[in-house]
Parts: sequence; structure tokens; C-alpha cells
Amino acid sequence: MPQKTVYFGRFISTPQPNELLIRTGAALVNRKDGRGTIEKMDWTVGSPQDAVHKYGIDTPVVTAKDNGFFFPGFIGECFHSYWDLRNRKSLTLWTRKMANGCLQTDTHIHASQYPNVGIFGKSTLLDWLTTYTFPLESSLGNPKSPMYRNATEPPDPLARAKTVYNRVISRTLANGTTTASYYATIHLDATNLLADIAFARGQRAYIGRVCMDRPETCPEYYRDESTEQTIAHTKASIEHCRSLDVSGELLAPIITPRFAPSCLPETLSQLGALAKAEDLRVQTHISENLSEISLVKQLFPDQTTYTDVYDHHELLTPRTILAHAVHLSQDEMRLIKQRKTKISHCPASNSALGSGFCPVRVMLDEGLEVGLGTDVSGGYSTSILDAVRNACMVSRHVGYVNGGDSRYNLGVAEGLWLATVGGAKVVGMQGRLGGFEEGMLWDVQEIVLDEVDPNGERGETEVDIFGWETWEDRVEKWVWNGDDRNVRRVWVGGRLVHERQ
Ligand SMILES: O=c1[nH]c(=O)c2nc[nH]c2[nH]1
Ligand SMILES: [Zn+2]
Repeated sequence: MPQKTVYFGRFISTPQPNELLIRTGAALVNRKDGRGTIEKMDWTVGSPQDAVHKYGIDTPVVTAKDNGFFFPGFIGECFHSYWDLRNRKSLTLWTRKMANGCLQTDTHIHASQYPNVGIFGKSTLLDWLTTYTFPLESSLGNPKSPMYRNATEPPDPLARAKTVYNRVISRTLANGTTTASYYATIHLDATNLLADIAFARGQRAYIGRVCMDRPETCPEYYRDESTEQTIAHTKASIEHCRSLDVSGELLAPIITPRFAPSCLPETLSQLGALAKAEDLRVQTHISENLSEISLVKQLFPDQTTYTDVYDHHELLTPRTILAHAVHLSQDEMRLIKQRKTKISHCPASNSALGSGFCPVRVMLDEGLEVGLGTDVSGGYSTSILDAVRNACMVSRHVGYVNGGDSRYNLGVAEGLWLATVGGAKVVGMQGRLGGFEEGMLWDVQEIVLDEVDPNGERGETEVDIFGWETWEDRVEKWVWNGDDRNVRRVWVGGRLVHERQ
């Protein structure tokens, strides 16, 4: 394979929350170090022939379709509140410069729950966990899982894990997710298998072996036996990830206490100590549901808030991703900001499980760093584009319950920014992912938007482009009606990891 490739076409990105940047040109990507880094962005290239002329016949040129664009990397420095509450105009202001590509980051997804997408009935968090989630997760490692109660053949949990993990990675890649922070299950073998599959398929992934060992809250069929076992299996899973990718660039472990109620206090302390000793990423849930918050109060009477529980156990670090954060107090937000801890906003899940309206605008105003998560299978879809839509929708409900105030509304560019630049910050890859800057990694999806033909027949996808729309309007239409049919190709670190047939 040649070391360098030129990508020619339209590049769209959101370098700032309310800026949609659209430009045409070329990216020269170098895979010399196996990383697929942008060596040069060249806005003087006007055609594929031009690119050949400039970069030589031996450098392949990959061209985006005329009716499409590269939508990768969103860039960002440290996020500060950009929304001036008095200046409503800034929400709708889209700067029209030129544009380029983008990465999509799913900052919170349970790979093991993928078979349950769409299955949640009328449940809310705590009964959803016991009714749907623990039985499914346990079936990826425990032949005595309640899911095998009526099995006619001897169960093969690892074979099931292989099917599930291959499928969820296919789905997320097909939806343009180039980086994902995964929860697996408590099972070491199955978690290592998820790492193997993600690495082989080339998705950038953080792999979390789920820690849960508190007998009052975890069923006997699905929990670690003791703190010692939790720590030993966590360490073994970390070692496995490191054995696959020493650099930790493409694949890395992430310490994963399921949520405070599922872990013994001693376990939380030891996980915090491990994260600190080895400077590891951490992911967990926080303040998703009111009954959950009451449970935390009951189980941790010595800590004043849910956030304080994590802080007390040294789990509130700059490398920690907290999913949900729907019901935080202002004091909790301030502590999270002080610790530089990150938030994964999971709007589809919050709506599906009736958890509440997450006030993203307030968090952004407080200066918190926020990305988007699908939270499959609390969330019903593996698509981060769908998470963008849901984030926009939920923000409007937040505005409604706050007196109909539109300052809470997230715009499309802002939603895309959260899904890319925001996500890059949340996973600690800011400046490396999420944009089309020289030196950044080529984690990019190519989007196509078919035009309706003159007879008014439908195009191949749900996004009907008539031809007269501006590119800004086309991007809006893509966000509201797009899906995996609009994702033609996906690259991670310059490697083609998905191509739509
Ligand atoms: O959305 C969620 N999904 C889960 O699996 C979970 N476990 C604890 N809290 C949770 N929230
Ligand atoms: Zn979750």
C-alpha cells in the first residue's frame, strides 16, 4: 500500500460550536508511522487531476462525490462557555468559510447490550437493569445466565459474545463512529474478545471490563466475587489491551465501575488508586435517575452527593467520563469542572428510560466538557447522528420547562460539534481527532446525499436533496434525516474500516 494518499473533495467540519466550515480542496495523508496523519491540507487543489499533477502519479487520489463531503475531525482547545445569554444571535450564526471532514465519537456505549436495542418496555433505570440488562450481559460469560433458562443446547457464552461484538462494531462503523468508549461485561474472556475484535476491525476503542461486586445491588449470577477478584480481572483486562496496542493510540483500557451503587466502597477505592497509579481512563454513570440518586444516598451515607462519592474514591479525574449527569446540582457541576472531569450526554437513553432532561446548555455555561453517547441499549440506536438529533430535541424540552426560553436550544452545528470536537476532548484526544488540521489523525467519514431525479423519484436515502439547497441546508437535512445509508466510507488512522456496498 502506498505511504501517502490524497483525499479530494468537499470538507465540512465544526471547529467552533456555532461554526459550520465548508471548503473544497485536498488532504495529503501519510501512513508512514502507521498512524494516518494529515501531512497537509491544500485548498489550492481544484480537481482530482490537479491533485495527481501536484502530488504525482504514485500517490492515489480518493475523491468524495460531488453530492457529498468528508465529515471528520472537529478541533478544539479547552472549552469555555461560548454562549452569551444576552446574545441570542450567536446560536444561529453559521460562519461560512470553507470546510472539511470529521470524526464521530461515541463517548458511552454498552457493546454487550447491543442485542437489546429497542427492548425496554415501560421500564425506568433500576428495573430496566434487573429485567433486561443483567440477564443479557450475564449471558456473554455465564452459562447459568437466566437468558439460557429455556436453552435446548448447551450454552456457549463466548460464541454469543463474538457474534454480538462483531455486530456492534459493524453497526457503529457503518454509522460513522470512528472512536467508541465501550462497556463490555464483568467477564474477562469476553471483554478481551471485544478488545481483539475492535483492534482487528480498526476502530479506535476504549475497552472497559465492567466492575460490580456489591451483593445488595448485583444479582448473584452476575457479579464479581470480591474486591480482590474485581481488581485482578480489571488488571488482566488492562494487560490484554496493552498487549494488543502498546501505544494505546488505537486501543486502550478504561477502568469501569458500573456505577457507584454496584461497587463495594473498598472496590471503588482500589479502582481509584489503580487509575491514579497508572494514569488510566475511567468511565462510569452519574445522576441519571432520581431513584438511583436516592439509592446512592442510602448506600454512601457519609458522602454529601453522588459526585462526592466518586471524588472521595479518587475517581473524579481529568480522564474520567461520567455518563448522563442529568440531575447534578450546581455545586456538583463546579466540583466536576474543578476536577476537569468529562461528561457524556446520552439524550436518547434519557428519553427512552424517562430519566429526565439533561440541561446541556447549563453544563456548557458552567464550562464543563461534554460529548455525546448513544448509551446503547438504554439508547435505542448505535448512531451518533441520532444522538445529535436527540440532543437538539431534548435541549428544546429543557427550554420549554424553563419558561419556553430558546437560549437552551442546541443548534445543528453545535450538536455536530459535541459529536466530534466535544467527543475528542471527552476521550482525551483533543487536537489529535475531530478536525482537518495538519498533524491530526485521518479519522473521517465520507457522506453522500443523493439528489432527487427530475421525475421526483426518491433518492436512495431519506435525505431528499432537490439541488437548490445551500450546503448549510443540506447539512441540516442530513442531520435530521440521515442514517448509515449516507455513510459511504469510513477511515480510522488512514485505514479504510467501512465501505458501503
Ligand atoms: O444507562 C445506563 N446503563 C447501564 O447499563 C447502567 N448501569 C448502571 N447505570 C446505568 N445506566
Ligand atoms: Zn450507560
